[in-house]
Amino acid sequence: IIGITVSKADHFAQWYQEVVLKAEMIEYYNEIAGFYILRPPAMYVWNVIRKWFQERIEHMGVEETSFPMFLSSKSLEKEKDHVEGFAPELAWVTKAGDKDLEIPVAVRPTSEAVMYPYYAKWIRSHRDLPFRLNQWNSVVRWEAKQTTPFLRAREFLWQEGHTAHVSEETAGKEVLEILELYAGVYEQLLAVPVVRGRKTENEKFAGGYYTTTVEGYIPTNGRGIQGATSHCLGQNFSKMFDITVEDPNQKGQHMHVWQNSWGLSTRVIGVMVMIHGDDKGLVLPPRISKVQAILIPVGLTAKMTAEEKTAHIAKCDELLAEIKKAGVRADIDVREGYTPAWKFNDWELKGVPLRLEFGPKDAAKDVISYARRDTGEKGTVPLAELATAVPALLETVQKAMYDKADKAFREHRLVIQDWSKVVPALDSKNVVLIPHCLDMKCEDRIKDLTKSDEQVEGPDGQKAPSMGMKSLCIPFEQPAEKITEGTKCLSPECERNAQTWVMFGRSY
Ligand SMILES: O=C1CCCN[C@@H]1CCCn1cnc2ccccc2c1=O
Repeated sequence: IIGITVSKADHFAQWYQEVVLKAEMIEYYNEIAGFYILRPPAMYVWNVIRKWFQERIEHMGVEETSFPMFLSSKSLEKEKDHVEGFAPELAWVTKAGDKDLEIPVAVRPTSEAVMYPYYAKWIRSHRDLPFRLNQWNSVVRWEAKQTTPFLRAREFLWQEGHTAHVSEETAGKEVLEILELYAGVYEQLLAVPVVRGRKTENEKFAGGYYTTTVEGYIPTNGRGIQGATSHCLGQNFSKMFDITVEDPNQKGQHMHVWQNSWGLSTRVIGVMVMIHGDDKGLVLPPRISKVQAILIPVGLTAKMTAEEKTAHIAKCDELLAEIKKAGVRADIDVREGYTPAWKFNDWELKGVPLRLEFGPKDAAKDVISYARRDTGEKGTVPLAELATAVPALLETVQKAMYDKADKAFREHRLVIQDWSKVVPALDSKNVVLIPHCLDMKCEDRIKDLTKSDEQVEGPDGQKAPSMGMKSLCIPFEQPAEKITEGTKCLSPECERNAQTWVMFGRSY
């Protein structure tokens, strides 16, 4: 069989690899570990996302730029304190041809150090603010951990926005505007619900002031996954790179600008595959699917004469044209030598949201038959209603996919006020909301206290003890149960008062 050979529930890691390969989204770059080729079905999704996001940040006044992909150790020096944690991931170029480079250069893992020396040069007056640039590029991080397509690669495509502002308030407003766009990419395009929140001190970008995030949930293993981050950098980088303007409130004084940086990567595609895929393969939300509806002529039996067949196919072409005219990205599969059943499997593997079948029986009743990829539900549409019914069906599929994922996330986001319930909740594929003191060491201990010897499959497909839970975010939308003066941090070893509800979970 050409299909997926393992079940999603039993062999999630292998299932995922088979799906992205057999749906022709990915090819492994066998020359070097950790690199992947993005094939047209994947690039189509990325380009829909890119158009949607680009149009909206342009509307906000963000301009596009393109900086060099290499950075010098000198400029890396400026942000050395927080880079040290990332240093092992830096890829270096040390030679050109057979000559050693005087000064090795690093491949950008992110572009703060590349861009900010020029921000210092270009930003002179508060009239230059807000200063906003975004670039679409790829970055390299030489991961030591197990890599996997889309979710953790040594090179990935993303966008990185870098902005400068006159105040904490205007910077903070933009951080949240961008975060809401990230949530929109997930919820409106990928049919994936996300929780919006702020990262704890442990999990935030160490070089920044605070990090906001959209967090996803993978029902198959109950893990949380970071979807995208929008950071306020405060004045940390403007002090490192000396980016100042004269202070509009204090003549003759200079002030360091307030900065943000925000990024969304092709990881979003992996999240979408993991949440929506099934044992037949990919299941694509219609809004990001290159082919939204595939028309397959059926019933072309040997009994039919050549003329009848030709006439039937011509009728199919007419129907296809009408569906396309209604704005649907539709195609027809008239490949010779393949049975309808074979074709059904092939398009299901590729995740096409809607299959349309048209045979002599349908023609006799002036209907077209359909099958939804998400639920398998079958039905018919009167030919007279084709132009309205097919687009409506696709919107129904998009909403149903979102609602199903949203229900799963809501049902597996448990508010817990009794520590003994935490590990059982994690072992039942939940993420948890617990009252927490926000102390960094307390958070570290919680990770140790929640490791369980329950053997589960890791990202590499091997069985491993369940990892402990990490904080995912401090949700902006807090549970109804109030944290009062007397509420203690839930950790059994902590005496502190709880500050807020924090979402914790085993995670990617
Ligand atoms: O997330 C984003 C969004 C886009 C712009 N950059 C920020 C922060 C990146 C944090 N980061 C992440 N990996 C790194 C790896 C090596 C060196 C430095 C870094 C590093 O600074």
